[in-house]
Amino acid sequence: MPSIGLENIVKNYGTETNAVDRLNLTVEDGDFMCLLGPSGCGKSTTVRMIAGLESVTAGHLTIGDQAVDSPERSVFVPPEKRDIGLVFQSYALWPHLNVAQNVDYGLKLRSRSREQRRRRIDEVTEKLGIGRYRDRYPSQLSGGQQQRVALARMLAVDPQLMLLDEPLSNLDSRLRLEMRAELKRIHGENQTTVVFVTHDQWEAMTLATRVAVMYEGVLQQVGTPLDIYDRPINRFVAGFLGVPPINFIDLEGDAEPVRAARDFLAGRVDDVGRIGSVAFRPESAVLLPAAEAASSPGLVLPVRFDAVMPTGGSWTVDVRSGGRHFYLTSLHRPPFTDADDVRVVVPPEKVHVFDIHENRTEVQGA
Ligand SMILES: Nc1ncnc2c1ncn2[C@@H]1O[C@H](COP(=O)(O)OP(=O)(O)OP(=O)(O)O)[C@@H](O)[C@H]1O
Repeated sequence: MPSIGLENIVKNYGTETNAVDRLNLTVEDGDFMCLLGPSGCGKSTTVRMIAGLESVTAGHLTIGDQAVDSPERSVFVPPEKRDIGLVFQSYALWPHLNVAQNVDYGLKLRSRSREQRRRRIDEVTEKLGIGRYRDRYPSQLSGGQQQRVALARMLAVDPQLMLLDEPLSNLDSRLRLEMRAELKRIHGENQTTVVFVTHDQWEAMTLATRVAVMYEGVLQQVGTPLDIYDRPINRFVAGFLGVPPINFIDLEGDAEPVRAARDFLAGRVDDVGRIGSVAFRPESAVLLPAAEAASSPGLVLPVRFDAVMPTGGSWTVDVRSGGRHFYLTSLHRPPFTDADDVRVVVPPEKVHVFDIHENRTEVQGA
């Protein structure tokens, strides 16, 4: 299966800022790479350049060992010559062909026999739960059904490289879950190289072998889902991943949480003045009675208990400190009330520290 090389890729649509700015990224053979980031960060542009639907403004793009787009070398391979399976959010089915004919389209182009084609259409339409709509036209299908036809059409030809731009966006949550499992299974079986665009961090975490987080056209971090979650390289990545989001304490002023953060940093960093914030994830913290927390080695934050919200199977706990809210998650309902003197305790290795430029900083004993 082919790998994809993006070397110093720039895309400019004629505006002041680049939609994609000096992107260096290698999608390895067999990777399930999720491009993740907020709306407008350049994910779709990146995947459209790989597909050849947009040309790069500068840089060098390769698929396998072939250069497919490189202005400097005057190379541009058109999309139909890149042997890529594509599914985009706007699924562009042929309106005059029914479901079976749409799925058959790519098979016909690849000159498979009538019998092979019939079998493959049956297989993929059944797998994607659209077998009973095979005679319907796209206009007679819901958005979610059309999206499944687009996926079936792509999967039918067993592409070596799949580019998927928010392919599950129109499905309800149950179908989305099933389709994710299906995509993951197909990837596992065929070791296809996949580039998958999503703004849904949960989707990226569950599907990807590696995640590339983008922000304002700039690649922030690439790594396995757990790398990115456990060791975010900067404040943006830390805040983008996680629900409820990570809790930040900015080292400004003298409120109670700021004092607690400074106490934690004392002896762990040489110059607290270069630290901008510390942070902890909602599931990394526990609530303890004040007396019990006193000897804890980590970040110890005096808080008032505010509210407990059931989330089905777990609890989200809202606590206050120095006029700020912090959120914790817990599998058990905490046995406290707002009259109790409690502390949030975060083990040292679970405390994230960011410098004044918002970059991750490693600290001693954390
Ligand atoms: N054809 C175009 N002409 C001009 N600007 C464009 C064009 N396509 C995208 N852009 C701009 O480029 C930037 C990146 O857009 P892109 O669609 O790649 O982002 P995205 O991360 O995929 O967003 P979304 O999740 O909303 O689809 C945005 O600022 C967008 O407005």
